[in-house]
Amino acid sequence: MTAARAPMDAPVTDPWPAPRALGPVTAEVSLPGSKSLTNRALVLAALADGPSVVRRALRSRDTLLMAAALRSLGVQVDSDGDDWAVRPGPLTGPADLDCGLAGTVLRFLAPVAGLTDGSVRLDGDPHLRVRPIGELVVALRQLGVAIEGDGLPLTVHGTGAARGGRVVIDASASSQFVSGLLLAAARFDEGVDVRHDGKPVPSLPHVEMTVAMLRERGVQVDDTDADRWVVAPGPICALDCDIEPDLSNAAPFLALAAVSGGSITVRDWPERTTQAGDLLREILAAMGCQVERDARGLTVHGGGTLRGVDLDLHDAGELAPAVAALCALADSPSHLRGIAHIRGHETDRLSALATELEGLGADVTEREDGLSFRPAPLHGGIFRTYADHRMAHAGVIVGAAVDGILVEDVATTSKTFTGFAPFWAGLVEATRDPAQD
Ligand SMILES: O=C(O)C1=C[C@@H](OP(=O)(O)O)[C@@H](O)[C@H](O)C1
Ligand SMILES: C=C(OP(=O)(O)O)C(=O)O
Repeated sequence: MTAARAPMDAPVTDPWPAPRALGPVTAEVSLPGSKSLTNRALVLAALADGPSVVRRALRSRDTLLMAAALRSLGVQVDSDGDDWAVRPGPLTGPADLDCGLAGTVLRFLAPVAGLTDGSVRLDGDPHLRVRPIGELVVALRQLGVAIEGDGLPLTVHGTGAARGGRVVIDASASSQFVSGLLLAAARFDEGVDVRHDGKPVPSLPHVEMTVAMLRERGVQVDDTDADRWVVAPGPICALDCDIEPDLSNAAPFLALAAVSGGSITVRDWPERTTQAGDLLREILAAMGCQVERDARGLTVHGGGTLRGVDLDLHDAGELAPAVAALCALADSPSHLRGIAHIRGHETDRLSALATELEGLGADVTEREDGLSFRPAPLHGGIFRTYADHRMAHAGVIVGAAVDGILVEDVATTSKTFTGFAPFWAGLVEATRDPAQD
């Protein structure tokens, strides 16, 4: 894994003056669809027994890359507007797939590539090449898929079918290894019986999301035993579906209510969901916010001061950057633990968060599997983002509370949210008194 630390004098790309909230921000927002649900729905639609529509799909870099990759494999994806029509066809190679920096695109499509009739090359951004993939490659080989390379770029040599069967994998680096195997499993000749052996699988709600979406499409999945998932071979039924708003991307918006003492409502917050972002309700309540859900959605009222928290985020590591920003602003100590695996996310997030928050004055200690904070006054400065959308979210949260924060490359948020910066600025700047400008 490459270190996240950049030399302090390295040039900063496009520093963005993060808008400061000059009063309580009160707003109701509709957020784009979930990346995790959209990319699963697209893969399952591509492998299904007929055409289907993915409604309210997320249109952002990760999902556009998924759609483009599926098209390269012979699937028709018509992604005009929010409702994406998917018409499966025979999966064909050769193809060259750009996975960007998207874990879901790489780890969901490597197994799919094993079902094609040709050579499929997978590669992506420079940092994708250092994100974990080796265990999935070994597992796919055990399932009868021929793969050249142990890391990116990889070439999968498809023969039109894959055997499947039993496999043991260490999925402690990423739950996406399991999700990727399960999504394609029903189309393997023998299905797939996958057992995890290693430290606990992180982000388990995401595996539950995969299992739930497979069952909705008529696939038989047995997950009775811990760390084992058995998918029977058979068709994946085509299903039109609606994508929920992205609850992980709700984190910066709800955090804005917390840091400004305002009230933010995220519309259409689902009553029941497999999205890990739903944990934000508990986290923000523990930090002192008032949280309520009603017919409009989820509303967070900031209480003025923020309490520190002691949290195991193993199930929801993608929330760590936004939560870490709040911990840096809290008036008592915090410990975030159980998140060693986020060193393998878009960047080494533990190192990047420790470095960047410390650079703004935070009293933060980087631990092997987390971060600890003690209250300290923050000041303005540069917040580097390392091409990581959620680092940018952390930077703008601090920027809403502290004068003079410059967030590097805020455009990196387009991974999962197109137009994030103007949307954010519109909300935060609504608190400004124009007479004072
Ligand atoms: O399957 C998914 O959609 C995801 C699983 C998680 O990955 P890890 O298990 O690698 O943390 C999560 O962090 C990521 O944002 C999305
Ligand atoms: C870890 C994340 O992304 P990916 O799907 O690329 O793994 C994330 O969005 O926080």
